Amino acid sequence: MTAVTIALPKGALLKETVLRLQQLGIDFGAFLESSNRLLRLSDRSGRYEGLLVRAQDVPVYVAYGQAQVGVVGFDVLQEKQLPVAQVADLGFGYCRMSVAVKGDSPYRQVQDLPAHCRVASKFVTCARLYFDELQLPVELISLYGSVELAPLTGMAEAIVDLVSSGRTLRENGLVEIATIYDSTARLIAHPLSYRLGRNGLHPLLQQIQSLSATGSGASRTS
Ligand SMILES: Nc1ncnc2c1ncn2[C@@H]1O[C@H](COP(=O)(O)OP(=O)(O)OP(=O)(O)O)[C@@H](O)[C@H]1O
Ligand SMILES: O=P(O)(O)OC[C@H]1O[C@H](OP(=O)(O)OP(=O)(O)O)[C@H](O)[C@@H]1O
Repeated sequence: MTAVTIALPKGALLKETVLRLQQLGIDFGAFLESSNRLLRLSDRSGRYEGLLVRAQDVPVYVAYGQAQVGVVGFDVLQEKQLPVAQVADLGFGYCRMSVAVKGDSPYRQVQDLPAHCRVASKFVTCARLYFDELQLPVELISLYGSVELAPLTGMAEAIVDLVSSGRTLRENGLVEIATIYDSTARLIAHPLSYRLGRNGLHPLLQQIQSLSATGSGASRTS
């Protein structure tokens, strides 16, 4: 039987993903160890292969069929807009995509933002869709991280970013003025592989889904 390849996201969702797969006897624990730099692993049974990829790249590997299964945040799926089958909400990794501004700014709702103001984000597609829907023209500035700095330095009036505990906003004097959507980790699959269900794919997906009801629901702590 050909191995089923699973794309695991580096970062905030990795630990919980590895722990859940371990409950099924699929052990990719080596991805959690700092003593190695392994990016590809076979589990002991040889029936599963794990790929360790950047969170943003999980739907890319799944869309191109290099992995039949992946775990990734809903936020990344919204941003990447790739053709993957969304199989289940795994219920962990809660965060929300929000619009935030400086606490001492005059803006208390999105409609207060001046037309053509600057908005910084790592999620420019999500931001574009949101402001287009509101018919509020803004200039988007694409950043790779520490997005909260943009209003503090005066580069942007607002940001669109993930909020989980709210601590990063709080400690940098920013406040949320709108929530665009809530996000949790999702189980995704390559559409054709999902339809064909070869190599025990459907039982595997069902088992991963059923863990979501009993899992620890861990998220990054503040
Ligand atoms: N503060 C957080 N608390 C809980 N989950 C989060 C938090 N931030 C992000 N997430 C979730 O975890 C996923 C991965 O986030 P993480 O910060 O590890 O990667 P990233 O910085 O977005 O990606 P990369 O490092 O590859 O650019 C996000 O897409 C989101 O679904
Ligand atoms: O509400 P909180 O629990 O404080 O979490 C929110 C922060 O976490 C994410 O950043 P990340 O740690 O991925 O760093 P980044 O700035 O490099 O994106 C996000 O972009 C926020 O900055």
